Amino acid sequence: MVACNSRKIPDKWRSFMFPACPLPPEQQRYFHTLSRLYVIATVTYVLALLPMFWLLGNVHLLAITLIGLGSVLMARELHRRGYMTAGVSLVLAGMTWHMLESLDAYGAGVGFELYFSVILLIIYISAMSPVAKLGISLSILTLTALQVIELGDRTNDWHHGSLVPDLVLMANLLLVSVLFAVILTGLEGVTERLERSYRREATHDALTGVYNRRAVLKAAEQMAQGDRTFAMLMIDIDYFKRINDEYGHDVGDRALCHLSECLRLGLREEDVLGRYGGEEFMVVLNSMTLNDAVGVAERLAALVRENPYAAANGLTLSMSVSVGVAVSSQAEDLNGLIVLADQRLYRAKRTGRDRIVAKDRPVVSPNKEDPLPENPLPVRMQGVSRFG
Ligand SMILES: Nc1nc2c(ncn2[C@@H]2O[C@H](COP(=O)(O)OP(=O)(O)OP(=O)(O)O)[C@@H](O)[C@H]2O)c(=O)[nH]1
Repeated sequence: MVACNSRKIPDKWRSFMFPACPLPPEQQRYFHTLSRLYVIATVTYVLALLPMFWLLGNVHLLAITLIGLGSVLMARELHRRGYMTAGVSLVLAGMTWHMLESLDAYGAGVGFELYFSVILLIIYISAMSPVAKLGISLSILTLTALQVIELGDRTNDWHHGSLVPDLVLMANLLLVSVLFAVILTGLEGVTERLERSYRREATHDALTGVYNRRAVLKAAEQMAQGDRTFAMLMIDIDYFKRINDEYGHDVGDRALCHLSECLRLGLREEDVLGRYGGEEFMVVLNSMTLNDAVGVAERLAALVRENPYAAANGLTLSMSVSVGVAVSSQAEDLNGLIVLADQRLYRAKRTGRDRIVAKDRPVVSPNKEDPLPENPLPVRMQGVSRFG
């Protein structure tokens, strides 16, 4: 478990060390990028740096590289558990130390100073405050500059007349380029993924995955701009409250998902299905006559009826739907069409449920109360988009 509720650490340190859980989207971006970077850094250490320092015969640097590897692995673990700041601080400290020690051992000019650019990139994609980013970058820049200045002539002996420094320089250039490429492609991929998920969240219902009310209405509005007749189906589950009351909300939720899946299976690719309200769905069908729309409604109702929801522990829940059907030629505008389809749905409910209503006939309820009004066609309301 992520220890975001730890009580032993003072609040100001806790908020520094432990990010809120679960991770907010803006932190997920650098979490995903950095966690990929940790993997690449680990592979780099094992495949490139360890053999390089081994071959160059510096046991001290070999030890430092092993410690660097350990810090990357530990930082990754911290990061994975949600300790973002601690993870990134550890990896920055490890990389800086590694760079300074390598400079000390091999001098400037063989590429270890290039690690500074990777460190800088990590600092700037992290979720630290701008002031912290500036402060840490300036500190590491100062340390690097001091180290390079302090090296003086020591580097020259080692570099002189040997191919090895050139090889080390090339290896370092390669490593830094790979790390840069990984970070940048990672960032791009994450941004794209986040954008896709935000777009999906804005248009889809979180529970059932079908379009939400806004999106299905938008699709209907677009159809209303065209000159073809389109149909609207208002679908409502019968006696759904009983499922919730008898088996609980969770079972109700899963039954809703099952039902939306049945509806989806009965529709074509170009048909639009959305969750209009709690247990009410709207379907819009382009280029559709009333008769054909009734056929679709019958198919959907049969699919729901014939595919009961198989809940856990052998429980099977039969469901049925009532449907109101209307086509755009029967109303003056979109809101009128919605009202019409809704009134027909209401009529389907009042006349017994598990049925489809596509006509307007005065209906009297079984107890003779509340006769439904004759539909004044075409129906029109305020704030409407009129049919073309
Ligand atoms: N589990 C679950 N239930 C929901 C959700 N949205 C709405 N409901 C429930 O759907 C039920 C709708 O109840 P009613 O409006 O009385 O309709 P009904 O029981 O289906 O009866 P009729 O529509 O008249 O056949 C209520 O119990 C709501 O709590 C949801 O997202 N999940």
